Amino acid sequence: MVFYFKFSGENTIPSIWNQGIGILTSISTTILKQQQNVVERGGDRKQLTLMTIASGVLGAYAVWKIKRHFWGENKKWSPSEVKLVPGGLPYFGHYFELSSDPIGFIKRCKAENGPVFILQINGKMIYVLTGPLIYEEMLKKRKLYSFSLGLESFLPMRRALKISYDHKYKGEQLERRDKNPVIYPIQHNFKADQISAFSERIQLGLNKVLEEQLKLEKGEKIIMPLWDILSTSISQISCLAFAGRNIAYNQELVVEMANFTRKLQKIGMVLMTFPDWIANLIIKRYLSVESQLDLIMDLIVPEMQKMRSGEISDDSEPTYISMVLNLPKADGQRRTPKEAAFYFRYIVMASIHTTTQYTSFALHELACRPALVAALRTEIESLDKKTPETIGEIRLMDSFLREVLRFNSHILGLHHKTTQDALLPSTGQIIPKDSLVLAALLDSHMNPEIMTETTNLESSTSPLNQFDAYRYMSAKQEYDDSNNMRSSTISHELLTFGMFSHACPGRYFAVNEIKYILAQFIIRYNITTQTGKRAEDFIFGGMSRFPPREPLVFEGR
Ligand code: HEM
Repeated sequence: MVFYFKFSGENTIPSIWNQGIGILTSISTTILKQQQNVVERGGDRKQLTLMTIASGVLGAYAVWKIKRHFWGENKKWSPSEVKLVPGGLPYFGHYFELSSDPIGFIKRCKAENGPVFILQINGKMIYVLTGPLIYEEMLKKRKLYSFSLGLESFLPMRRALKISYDHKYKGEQLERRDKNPVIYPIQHNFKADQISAFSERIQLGLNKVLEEQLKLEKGEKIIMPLWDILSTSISQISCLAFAGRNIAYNQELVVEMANFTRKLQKIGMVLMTFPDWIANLIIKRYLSVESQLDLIMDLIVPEMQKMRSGEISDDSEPTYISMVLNLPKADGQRRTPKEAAFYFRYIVMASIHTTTQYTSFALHELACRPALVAALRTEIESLDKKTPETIGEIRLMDSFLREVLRFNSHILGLHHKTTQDALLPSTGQIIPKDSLVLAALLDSHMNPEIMTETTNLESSTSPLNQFDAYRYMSAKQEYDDSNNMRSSTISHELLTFGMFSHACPGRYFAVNEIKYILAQFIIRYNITTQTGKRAEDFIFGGMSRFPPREPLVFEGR
């Protein structure tokens, strides 16, 4: 038996690690075989003892070699550490540099520090991953990088809930083997070919809000911000699709659910800006979400009780609340209506704000492009029936929406937190446990070296740093073709919905809904900016990008 190993200075960490592990594995396998031999065939016990001792010595030597290589003489971690970008102000750190020129600043950081670096923003140390590290490490290795923990640091849902509601109800404690009551129902009931089940409710919800709140005569003009009307429309649609017609027309629910996520977002901003003790005081006093949660429970629990008792038939219409109520726990038990109803808050949070955000970006892109609006209008008006299904198939609409999702992505997004020390094999660096890790999304979406399939498209003629609604016109469109580039297709060339098994399961619903809303706005109104130019986005913390707050001009058609 010969153990051959060699440590060279050029070895990467994983290869050295793998060698080490390989040696230890061979040692233990050999000992086990010998032991089996002794037990089964009465082999030589002396030889086994000698071999165990020799192997122990060799094993210890291998471990010592590995340790020495990684930690060096001074017992310090010797693989290169991720660099903190130099400069920055006390406390604010790189906030101002990042906010004033996000694309240029990230490019400079990359050129000077490599594909991963640390930024300091408002007192937080943030590891920034760029290019392939985003999907090959962060999005693929979910055991090392937790989205829920990362998001909690920026949009502290759990903390906000705790402060607001723990004194009333804490919700169920999930077991490890439980199917996730937020993700599972969406993953299994909101697939591309299941979306038509919600089509009628998307139309009903939007048309109701626009008829009631934005009915304009031909030529009548009004100047107003987009957010409120959009978030109310999307909240109405979400309440219909997720909670069902019996309770979705409750106006208080629609308004409060539209506000719920906004409030949570404000809480996130307060927690990012102030020390914890001041933030806690502000949240408790001014931003508590207690009344919203009360409303959810007051309306949804009795509805679920009726479902459970059979008073409302299970198959009357598919809703998220019926799905979660019928999802058994790992031990086969059913959730109580109270336990199940409490999950509704998460679905509201996952769906309303994100969808409002991208619909708003899309309308701001349209408001300064009259020729594009005219082209889309011609397509929409030529349809016999204007439903989410038919509108969803307009190629220009899909190309436009994919471009909106690419071009308007966050500067730094997909907030994750490391659950243990995370090794980056390609750079030999390590990100320590409990670090905040963000993806340089916008940089990736504008990098020709990453966006090769996009730039190779015949229709992709403009540089990636320009908005081009026609960019994806020549892309394959079929749902069953994994190489397609539809607005709902996830890939490393469109990271807005994440990637791999944890990618957004609501994306088919979201793009269908957004396209239908855009089509209705295009048919009903002429929408322009007051200056004729694309209004400025609102950048928070130098990282998150929100649609412009500038009011738009709506003219009835
Ligand atoms: C334009 C709108 C939307 C955007 C940009 C968006 C984006 C995202 C992103 C980036 C993630 C995290 C992916 C990851 O962990 O890597 C996510 C997760 C999720 N989204 Fe969406 N989303 C949108 C709309 C929706 C809608 C409408 C629903 C519900 C129908 C939804 C339900 C969810 C759920 C349940 C998760 C958790 C998935 C998991 O952890 O496995 N989203 N979404």
